[in-house]
Amino acid sequence: MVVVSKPAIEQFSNIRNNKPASALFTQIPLVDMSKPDSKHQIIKACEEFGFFKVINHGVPMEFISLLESEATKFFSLPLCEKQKTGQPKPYGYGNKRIGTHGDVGWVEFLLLTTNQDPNLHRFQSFRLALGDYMKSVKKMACEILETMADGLKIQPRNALSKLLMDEESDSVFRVNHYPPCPDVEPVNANGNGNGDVIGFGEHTDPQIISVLRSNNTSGLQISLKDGSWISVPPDQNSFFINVVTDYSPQSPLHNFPSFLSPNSLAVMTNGRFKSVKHRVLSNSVKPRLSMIYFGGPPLSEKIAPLPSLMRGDQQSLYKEFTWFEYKRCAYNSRLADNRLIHFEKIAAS
Ligand SMILES: O=C(O)CCC(=O)C(=O)O
Ligand SMILES: [Fe+2]
Repeated sequence: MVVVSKPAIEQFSNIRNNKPASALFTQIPLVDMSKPDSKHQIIKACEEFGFFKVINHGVPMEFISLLESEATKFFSLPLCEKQKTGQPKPYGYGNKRIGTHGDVGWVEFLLLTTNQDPNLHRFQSFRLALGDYMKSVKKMACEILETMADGLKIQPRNALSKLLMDEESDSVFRVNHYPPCPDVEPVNANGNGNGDVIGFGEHTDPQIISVLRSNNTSGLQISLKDGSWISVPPDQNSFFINVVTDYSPQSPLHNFPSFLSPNSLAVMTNGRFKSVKHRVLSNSVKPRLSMIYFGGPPLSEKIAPLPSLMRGDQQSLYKEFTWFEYKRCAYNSRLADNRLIHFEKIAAS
């Protein structure tokens, strides 16, 4: 449980002035992995949002329910037990503080590497449930990346998924628990209410692909291109995928020989594509539990604009860097920071 006294709640950001949702918004794109045209559904979803919901995903419900119940059991333990998984530096148990640069949220979490994690040796049943779940979710993530490669005509079709399958893949798993937050009163039409409390502040995910599953409690929001925020209706039977946004039908991504993270994609397209900003608002009544697999490339993978995407005498906006260098920089920044700024040539000069 997140333990905070009533006055201390004031240290959490409250959101009062939400830009109203875009009038154009209808619903989160849906991809049915059992349909032959799923590749078109994925490409369309990427063109629109870089964020979509997946059904018929092939991950057994028993793996999902078991991991959810193990995670719930873990978070209901006394604080000192949870802290035995180690401090989040970056892997381990964290409470309210996200990162080391002042971000706080109404959340507690467990951050793990997807390789054997020594931190969980005291929690054997949790660890076993995690193993089954992760194997199945990774398989689905690879299938999505391969289907996406088909849709984008990327050859070979495992050009993206092989980065996740690599033994050195730097993939991460995160379980977030947002206890009900007392005193949340969203601002109503008369301007009353103290505003929503931030569970997890706005940010973009750095890895290649994020695969999120949550219980049936709302809270997740994504930012549209016009800067407005929309709420993602929860669905405990489906997965939500965050890949990359802003593909255009004539996008040079159709010629991508390889693929890196959403943020790195901004580099590879020389600033043309960005990843989806999202955040979580806390709920006053129900706890939210989310489990996210972040598929990442090996640490030594180089991230640089692709020569095939440079037009004429266009210069690269970025210096070349490795995934390791980017991650080091990400851990030294705040959630909402532009983590690429250190690699921009203009910022560096
Ligand atoms: O808890 C959620 O629903 C999303 C959390 C998130 O965006 C993250 O852990 O990167
Ligand atoms: Fe995220």
